[in-house]
Amino acid sequence: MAVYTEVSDEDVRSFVAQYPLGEVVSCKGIAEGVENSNFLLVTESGPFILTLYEKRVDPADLPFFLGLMEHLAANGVTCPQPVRARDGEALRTLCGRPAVLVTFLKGMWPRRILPEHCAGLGAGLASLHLAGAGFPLKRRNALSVQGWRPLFEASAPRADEVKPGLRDALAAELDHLERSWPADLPAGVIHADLFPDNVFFRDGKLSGLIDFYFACDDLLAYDVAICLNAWCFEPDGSFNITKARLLLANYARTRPLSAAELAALPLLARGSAIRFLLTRLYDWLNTPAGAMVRRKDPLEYLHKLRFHQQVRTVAEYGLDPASLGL
Ligand SMILES: Nc1ncnc2c1ncn2[C@@H]1O[C@H](COP(=O)(O)OP(=O)(O)O)[C@@H](O)[C@H]1O
Ligand SMILES: N[C@@H](CCOP(=O)(O)O)C(=O)O
Repeated sequence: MAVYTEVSDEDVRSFVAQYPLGEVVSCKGIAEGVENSNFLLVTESGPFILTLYEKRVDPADLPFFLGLMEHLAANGVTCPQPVRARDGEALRTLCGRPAVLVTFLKGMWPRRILPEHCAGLGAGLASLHLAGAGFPLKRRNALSVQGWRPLFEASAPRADEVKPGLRDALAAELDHLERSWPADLPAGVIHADLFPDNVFFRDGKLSGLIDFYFACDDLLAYDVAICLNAWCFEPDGSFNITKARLLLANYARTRPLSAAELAALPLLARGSAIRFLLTRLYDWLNTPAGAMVRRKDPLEYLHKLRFHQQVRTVAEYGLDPASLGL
């Protein structure tokens, strides 16, 4: 359960009193997520999500995240909307943390990923990228290639406690990525954490996206690579080429991928693997003992990294560039 900050009933009541939402009916910590403290808050006006922003969220970035959710909704993406209190402000403080109420999105994230989820995801991701165009605020990706070495150095002395040899393997991969990371691919607003638990479906169709708290400006194809990693590997570690093909082909139908983006995908997938490996490794070694959170396995992403290190062309992701007219 991701609840780092405990909130008393009295704190919740006085927080909700700032909104025109009636009395609090219930408030429960949500047993999912790892980054922020989330509560399902029911008031006389209905259900909402109360989020208290924790360690990785810089309060200075909150106007970007909240503004982006409004911009995307205005451009056809179903996502939570910040709720404004009586003074017109959405961003507030609760128990010493920045806190926001957002609307509750109906739907369920897929516990077992089917090929049709990957098809819906591909189209949804491309629509998100198109809808992000024109958003006036900017946010650099603090967890892109320049951010990986400091993160590595923070865990390096203890990395081999998790797996012998991990420190050297990460150092070598970082050297490679820093030398080869592409700079001139199409860029725009990316979600940057579009894992299955952030994508809701109803009756098999994508119904909405949540958790925009890593969103930033970066290479659009990097977001595709993040999804390849998060959606197209089976629980036994094997890569599912059918899911990858559906993801890529349905993405490209809404936003065509250039030959340069396709050629860069194996490298971008390696970068995406090391990014999640490094944050998971840091959390593995540093999560406070009492925190109600289930840490995620860093080695899952070492396995994914090893897979992409062997990939030479996008054909190994199930896509024939000729099928896209390239
Ligand atoms: N707007 C929302 N509507 C419905 N459920 C939500 C909403 N926001 C979060 N949740 C629920 O809370 C869980 C954790 O939220 P998430 O934003 O992923 O947390 P974290 O910021 O810790 O990554 C989600 O998996 C989902 O079940
Ligand atoms: N998706 C990241 C961690 C953040 O996940 P969330 O569930 O809190 O959105 C990972 O898997 O490492």
